[in-house]
Amino acid sequence: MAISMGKGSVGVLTGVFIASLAVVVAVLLLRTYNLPELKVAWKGKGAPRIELEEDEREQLYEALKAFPRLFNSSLVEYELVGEYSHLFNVQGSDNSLLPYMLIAHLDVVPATPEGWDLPPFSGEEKEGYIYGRGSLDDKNRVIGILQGLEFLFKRGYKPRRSFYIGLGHDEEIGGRHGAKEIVKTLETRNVKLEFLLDEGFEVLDGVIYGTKRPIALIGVTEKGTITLNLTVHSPPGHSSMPPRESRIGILSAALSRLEQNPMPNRFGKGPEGAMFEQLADEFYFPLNIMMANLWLFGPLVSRILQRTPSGNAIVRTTTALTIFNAGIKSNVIPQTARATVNFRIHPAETVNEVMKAMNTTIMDSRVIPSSDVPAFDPLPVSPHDDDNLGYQTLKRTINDVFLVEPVAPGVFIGNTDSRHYGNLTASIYKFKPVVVKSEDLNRFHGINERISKEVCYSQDFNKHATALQSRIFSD
Ligand SMILES: CCCCCCCC/C=C\CCCCCCCC(=O)N[C@@H](CCCCN)C(=O)O
Ligand SMILES: [Zn+2]
Ligand SMILES: [Zn+2]
Repeated sequence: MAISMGKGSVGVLTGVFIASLAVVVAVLLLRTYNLPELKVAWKGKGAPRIELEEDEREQLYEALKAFPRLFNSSLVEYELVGEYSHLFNVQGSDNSLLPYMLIAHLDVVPATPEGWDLPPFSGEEKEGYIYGRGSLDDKNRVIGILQGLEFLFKRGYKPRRSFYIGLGHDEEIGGRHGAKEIVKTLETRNVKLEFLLDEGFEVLDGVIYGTKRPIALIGVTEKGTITLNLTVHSPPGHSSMPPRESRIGILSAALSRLEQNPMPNRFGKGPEGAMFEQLADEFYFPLNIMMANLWLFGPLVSRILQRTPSGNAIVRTTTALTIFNAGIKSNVIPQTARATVNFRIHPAETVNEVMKAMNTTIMDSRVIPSSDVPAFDPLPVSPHDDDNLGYQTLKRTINDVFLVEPVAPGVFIGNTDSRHYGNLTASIYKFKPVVVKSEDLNRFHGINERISKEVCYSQDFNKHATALQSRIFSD
């Protein structure tokens, strides 16, 4: 394989993965932030470049103190971007190599305590799991990257290839002030990247129906998205004299048509077909035969996949009705009914095609579509051939750290900050270093989001990880 990455790239990814799984450390760090400690005089090279309020400065210094070697290293340049996002440049010894970049996000979606076994912002532990909003999405990766580097610097790490780290603060609302500003900053410096690593798929243990053992997927593209508001207006009135069709009725009928007429199953028209073919041997009989012969069994496989929400997300553009509002009083006919529909676009379709199909399905001029967030097409597919540096580095690191052999390229079903980085690199890879089981899928943005403290699913992992650390970090 014609890959020359030096020990550095594998080393830092491995460090990041191992540290990402070291949740105990994460919790200790979180607790450290909360201590009402004295202000420290920051003398590091990476002192923030923007003016901060006194309390913000103190909070930042607390965080910086948790990673003293990282922030004091002469190899690291650190700056705040877009007020709350963080950009690091770690200088390598060989300037002829294009830098790569690791990104993650600090923000989380909201959570109220109802239904949680432990409060969502407590970081408390139960039966070997740390509970908390962000523990899977995406604070594990933030802490993993920072702690991984701290760990490497402690061992005198000097990378050959330079790299950047970008920690955004508003990914969950589109990344306009975080990732986008980081990209602008890098563009003004004419930075181009060898590859980018962002959140994405995980090691999937029993998640894909019919598989014999855990499988890791690396996202090599990401579905597109449209978020539409659908509104029906007309003058309000007394409920004793209702119109033949109410705004609620009209809108509900339109929404029901959307739900009853999903976008077509496009299985095999995007990179997902190749993913299943590549994984064919990982399935039990007779699925293995079917996956290896999608030219014949493709239609049947696609029907099996669409039975589960996650499989359905792989085979088509999905239609999710997410918000519905109408009415203020039981005897007032409402003036407005309004709903929000979120489409996630399959790689074989575009924003325009989905909009056209949506209008045809609704077919009612009283339902007015509008949008207040930008729509975007699916991301281009990143190269993932045998001699691609980014993909193969990541694949080998997953093999080594998770002891998971099957690693395949996939279409990531969520949206992320990755989409802002398209001008810096064509090689965008999406992987989150955790193991998830089927029952964990609802924890993303759901209740009882948690991460395993054990960090492994076999005893051998610890031995292997320890051996790997001493091999990689001692030289
Ligand atoms: C046979 C198929 C197997 C598929 C297995 C799927 C496993 C996927 C595991 C987890 C996916 C959860 C989705 C996580 C998305 C994370 C990123 C995220 O939350 N992004 C937001 C961004 C919102 C931006 C503002 N509009 C999102 O996508 O909503
Ligand atoms: Zn996320
Ligand atoms: Zn998220």
